[in-house]
Amino acid sequence: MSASFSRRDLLRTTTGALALGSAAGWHASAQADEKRREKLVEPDFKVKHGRIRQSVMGWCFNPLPAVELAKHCREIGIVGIEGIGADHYPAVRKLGLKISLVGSHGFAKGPFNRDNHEFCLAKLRTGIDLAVENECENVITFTGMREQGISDEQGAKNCLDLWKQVIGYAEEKKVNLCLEHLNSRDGSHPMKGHPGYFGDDVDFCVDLIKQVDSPRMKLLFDIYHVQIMNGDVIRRLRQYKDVISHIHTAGNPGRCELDDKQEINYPAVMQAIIDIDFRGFVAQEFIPTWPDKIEALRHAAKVCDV
Ligand SMILES: O=C(O)C(=O)CO
Repeated sequence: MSASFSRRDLLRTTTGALALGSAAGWHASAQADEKRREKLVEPDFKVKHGRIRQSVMGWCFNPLPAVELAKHCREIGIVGIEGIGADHYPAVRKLGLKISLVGSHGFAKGPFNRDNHEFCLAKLRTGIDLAVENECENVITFTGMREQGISDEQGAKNCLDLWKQVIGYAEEKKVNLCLEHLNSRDGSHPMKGHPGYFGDDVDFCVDLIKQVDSPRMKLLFDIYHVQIMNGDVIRRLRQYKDVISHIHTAGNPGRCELDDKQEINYPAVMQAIIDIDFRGFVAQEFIPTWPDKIEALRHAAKVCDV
């Protein structure tokens, strides 16, 4: 047997063994994950306490049609839905769900740049009208991204100018504008984080909200984003209770299920939300990784039903 032949032979054998080994490793970890999930889920769970008014963010469950998602929500006891096309509002409302939040201009093209003001204003006004029509109290707004050539000071002023232009209309219609704080740290996935987002410090967002000086200018407290950027979630919930009008969830890291692989103690956070007498919606906004996305939603509903 030549030396080169035996080397090739050895290489083939080793590669084969490694491939087999890693396939076996993957299989073992998939099995372990399945066992973990089996322990976590309660297949027939339905919301019992309802002290947290739970909602769900539709985009996380794409491509599941909104009405299908709404039917699962109704069955689980989740009472609100958001992040779905407005054309689905009548059908999901007919199923008994509330629209918990109406969209507007999105996080990328925001008031940080004055060139976006006309666009944002139109989207916010349309959002407010849609909210009134659908008995929803909240319309989302964002700061938008930092941009070269616009200082933070100027960007903050631009945001305030835009919100001050529209807040009178929100007051008249009795709708809240909720500013969402987002994390700018996770750049691994377009929806796990938003590098470059201006409003990435929740304390600063609250400062902006206070400068608008209206009872209708509020904060969307996204527990996942706050955990990443500022932390100290329960203390901040208490500190900002008067300006919070909507809440989002997700496990960190990874914007995943609210399971035992992530770091936020959701039952304690939910208890804190009850303790501050928060009456709005807490929407599940995690990106499911479990094979059965509805099982993941049911599990999250259980974790939050304290
Ligand atoms: O990333 C989020 O939480 C958003 O809502 C962006 O739309």
